[in-house]
This record gives sequence, C-alpha cells and structure tokens, in this order.
Amino acid sequence: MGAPEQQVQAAARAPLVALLGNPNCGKTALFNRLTGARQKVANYAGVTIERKEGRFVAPSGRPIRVLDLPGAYSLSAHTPDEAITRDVVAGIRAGEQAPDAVVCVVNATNLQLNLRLVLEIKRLGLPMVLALNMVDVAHKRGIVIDSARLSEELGMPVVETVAIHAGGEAALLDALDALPFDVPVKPNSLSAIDAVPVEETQREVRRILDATTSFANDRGNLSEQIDQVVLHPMVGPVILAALMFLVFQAVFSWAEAPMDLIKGGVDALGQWVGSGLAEGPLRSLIVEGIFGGVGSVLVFLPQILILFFFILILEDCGYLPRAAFLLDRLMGSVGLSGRAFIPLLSSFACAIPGVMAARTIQNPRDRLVTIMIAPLMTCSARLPVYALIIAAFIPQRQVAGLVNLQGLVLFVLYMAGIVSAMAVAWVFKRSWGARGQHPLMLELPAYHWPNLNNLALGLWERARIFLTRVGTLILTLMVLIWFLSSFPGAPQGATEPPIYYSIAGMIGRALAVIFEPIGFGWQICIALVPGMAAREVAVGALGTVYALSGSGDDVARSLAPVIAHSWSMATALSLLAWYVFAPQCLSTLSVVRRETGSTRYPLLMAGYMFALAYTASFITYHVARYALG
Ligand SMILES: Nc1nc2c(ncn2[C@@H]2O[C@H](COP(=O)(O)OP(=O)(O)OP(=O)(O)O)[C@@H](O)[C@H]2O)c(=O)[nH]1
Ligand SMILES: [Mg+2]
Repeated sequence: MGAPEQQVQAAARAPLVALLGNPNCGKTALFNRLTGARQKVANYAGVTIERKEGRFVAPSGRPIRVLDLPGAYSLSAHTPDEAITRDVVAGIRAGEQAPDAVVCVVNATNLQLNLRLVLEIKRLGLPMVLALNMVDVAHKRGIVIDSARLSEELGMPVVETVAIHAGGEAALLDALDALPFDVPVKPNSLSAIDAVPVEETQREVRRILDATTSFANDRGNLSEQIDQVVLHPMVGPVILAALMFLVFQAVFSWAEAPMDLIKGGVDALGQWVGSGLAEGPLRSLIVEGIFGGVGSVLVFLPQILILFFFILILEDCGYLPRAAFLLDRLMGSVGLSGRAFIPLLSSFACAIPGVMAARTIQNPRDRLVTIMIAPLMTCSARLPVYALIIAAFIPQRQVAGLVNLQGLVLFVLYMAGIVSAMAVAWVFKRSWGARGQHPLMLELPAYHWPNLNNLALGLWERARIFLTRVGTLILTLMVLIWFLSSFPGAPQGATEPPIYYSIAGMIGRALAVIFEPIGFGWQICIALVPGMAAREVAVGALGTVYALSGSGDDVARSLAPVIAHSWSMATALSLLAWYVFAPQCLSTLSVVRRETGSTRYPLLMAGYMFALAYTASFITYHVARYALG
C-alpha cells in the first residue's frame, strides 16, 4: 500500500470529536487553534451556523477529526442552527456518523448558564471532556473554579483553555489523547435528555456551582458599567447613530489616498503594456477591456476594506448584540424581531451570509421576512457603483464645516436601503398575518478589546474574496463584454462609434426601450445585464463601454469625469435608486431558494425588488428632471 493510501485509511479511522457549547463560548476560536483553520470568530451569539470539519494530530501522533458546530443553549433545538447541532451529536443527521467523543466548551465566566447544556449532553452517554474556556477572563474577574472538584462532580476530565492564546489548547490536547477511543460507544437517543425535568437540571447546576466556584474579589463587572451608557434609552441610540455616521465619513475621507495610488498604478501599467502593443484588437482587449474594465473595479478595494475595518471591530468588541437590543423596539414596530439585526447586518457584506444567518431566528415567519428583506441591505458589491456615481456627480466638499458631502450621500443611500427594508417587512408581516411579538432573548457578551490578529485575518479574508472575484468572475465577464462590444465592427459610413453597432450595442438599444422612461440610455443598459452576475461588473462594463465609445485613449483613464460629462444628474440619481432596490444578483436568489426550500420565495423576491426599483427610479428621474430644470 502506498503512503497516501495509508494516510487516507488512517484518516477514515481517525476518531471524530465534536465541539459543543453555548453560543459565543469560544468553540470556533478553539477549533481554529486545534486545526489551524480560519473560521470566523466574533463576539456575539450565532456566528457559526453550519458544521465545519477539520483535523489535527494529537501529541501521541494520533490523527483526530474535529467538528465545529453552531452554539446551542440546549439540545431541545429552538432554531434551525441549533437543530443542526442536535442532529449531528445524536448521529441522526443524514450521511453523518455520531461523534466518538464530545468536547463541551464552556465560558468559565458564565458557568451558571453553560452547565445546563453540559448536563444534557452527558445523558447522551458519549465520552466527554469539559473545556473551561476563557479562564483568562475568569481569573481577571476574580472567579475561582476548583476544576478538580468540578471534574469529580461531572464525572469527566476538566481542562482549562484560553482559545485566543497560542498554546492555550495544550491541556485539551492531552485530555483528548487520554480518551478511550478504541471502545466503541453508541449514543443514547435524544429522549434520554428530556427524561429529566428542566427544574431538576437547574437545581443540579446550582449545587455544582456552589461546590466548585467562588468569587475571590469581584471587582464589579466593567461591561455592566459600560452598558449603563451604551444601552441608555436616550444616549444609546445617539451613540449608535454617531458610530454609523462616522463609518461612512471614513469610507470616503480615508480612502482617497490609497485609491489614487491604485488608480495611478493600474493606469501606469496599462499605458506601459499598451505602448508595447501594436494598434489592433489585442491592444484594445488589454487596454480597454482589461485595464479599463477590471481596473475601474479594483480601485474600490480601499473603500471596502475601510467599511469592513469598522464592521469587524464592532463585531469583535461585543457591540453588535447591544445594537440589536437598541433597535429591537424600532424593528418590533414593523413586526421584525431584534434577532433579525445580525442577519441584516451581515447582509452589508453580502446578502448570502445574511440570508443564511437567518437560521438563528426561531419563528419561521420572522425568519422568512428577514430573508426576504436581506438583499435590500447595501451589500459591498454595490459600494463601487455608488462610489463611482457619487464621485462623478457629488462635489467633494464639506457641509457645515465638518461633514463630507460625498460621505453624507453614501449614508443616505444606505439609509434608503434600511428604511425600505423596514417598510417591506411591515407589508410582508401584514399580508402573511401578523402575530404577537416575541420577546428578544439575546445574550450580551462581555466587551473586550478587538483582537488584532482577528482583525488582520478578517481584512485579509475580505481582500482575498474581493481580489478573487475581480480576478475570476469579473475578469471573465469583462473579456466577454469587450468581445460583445467590439464585434461586429462599424458598417461603412457609420456615424456612431463602433460599439453602437456591436452585439452588446444591439442588446443595449433593445433594452433601452424599457429603460428609457427611467433615464437609462443604451450604454447603461449594456452594463446592467452583466451586473446580474456581479453588481460591481456594471462599473467595469461602463469603463469598457465608454472607453470603446470615446475617440481617444484619454477616456479609458478615468471613468468618473466621462460619466459626469455624458449623463444628466437625473440619470445618475435614477441609477442610484435602481441599485438600491434592483435584485441584481443571481446567487442571492439561488441561496434563498436553498434556504427556504421553495422557488416561490426567490421569485417573489425578484418580483417585488424589480417593481420597487423601477418605480423608485421612475419617480427619482422625473422629480429630478423637474426640480433641476
Ligand atoms: N479572552 C478570551 N476570549 C476568547 C477566548 N475564546 C474565545 N474568545 C473570544 O470570544 C468570542 C467568541 O468566540 P467564538 O469562537 O466565535 O465563539 P463560538 O463559541 O464559536 O460562537 P458561536 O459560533 O456564535 O456559537 C470571540 O470574540 C473570541 O475572540 C478565550 O479563551 N479568552
Ligand atoms: Mg463559532
């Protein structure tokens, strides 16, 4: 047998260990530490919503497979993500073997809440290890846990871990090595868990706590003191609004220098490559198609990273659930639960993780409404489109001495998405039959300083996603667009630029019949079609279209002045309105189909969003024309 085959066989035999615990206790941080993976870690409940498998080699040399699972408060699964966890541990998920052992991860500063799940899982009868995670925080707060006694009480090994420090998993590795994996065990059925009444479990938790933990010097909880201000009914919302506002200001004010740098680099490279090529189709493909198109998307990297810099910090320090708490009443007024906040916030990155994060919502109807409005949140693919039009039409100046006007317009666009999402939620709730409000049950994690490593990894991850998209999907589409825009060439005696007679030109002119009433000429229509595959492509497509429409090389350099020159303000505003609402993203629709298990909802979504987009653009265009003369 060859070595690789041996490895495959050994891997198949490797025991499977599941990481289980309450939300936000550090399971994923521990998983990353054990396996070297880079799964998302953040300071709020419900970050992990799918099972993830990894592997590592224990100190004894034995390979072990490990599963990271969504957090759960109890195995009686109230939400779709908790159900995944329950089914995986009980071995009843299709195509999945039951784990050979369980590592119960608990937050050492909150055993009172965490131990209930530990006692429940114990009834499954699987070999277990308890990982007392976050002991660093517990020590700081003066919480003393007698782990030997705890181990005795629970009847399982107890180890201390600090998942965010290198080496913080050492004790767990040793404990896993000592587990008797050779003895096969069959887990008890889930009914074993419900055999004991909840009250009895709670009493047992109390008893164990009294016997094992004490507070040496409780210095008062700093998080609670911060919350007195942050969650204050008057001050809280002001802080939230100020934070959001700051973010959009920064997106424009900080990005200028790095954007100029990238733009300069792309231009110089394009010129250098172009000067080495003879005039002809190849040169046109490279200069207009690739540098003009892909380059115009690439310059938005700094703005995307600045936006994520803030989102990642807010996620990691523990502010997000507070914002959900502050907005619960507002969201309740349109029939959404505060739980919808985090899925909706995730949609600012991309609607797809947002739609998936709706799994953490218990009520099926609330979950569906949240999914339906998630694509109205401004995803990062819209940012280049917004930024391009804003840069072209909105002057770069200060309002009232300190507010950047371009940042202000961007803020308004984001708000337009949010406000209309709330309105749509209200309509859906009404028409699907409004039900009583569910109280918001949300754990407020302790604040901590954002972890710089996490932040750097998160930013790198975002940059990687963006660059991969630019290098693959967007590049391919740009080449395709260039091709469709260049052939067939102009006929004899043509009066328009050649692109007008090309295949793309014909498609654009046909579509213009529909879009003329909202102010879009054929050039914009050409850009809308590939924009369905990836919104940012619209920017690149405009780059190519105008580069090919122009007479000289100068247009390929900079898109913003060209559109500022060719479009009216009314057209620009109308296109912005279109991008706030239009369902310009096929992958979102397909994920909605998967998550709802029905084609009805993606169709409904596409339908209502198109209708909204057309109406909004129509009104914007005509009002702007009237108002601006
Ligand atoms: N101080 C400290 N922080 C930790 C430790 N382990 C995790 N954290 C932090 O706790 C937060 C939650 O960590 P995650 O790994 O995302 O928690 P999780 O259990 O996977 O959460 P869900 O996926 O939402 O169930 C993050 O902000 C981590 O940086 C630890 O041992 N000490
Ligand atoms: Mg997790």
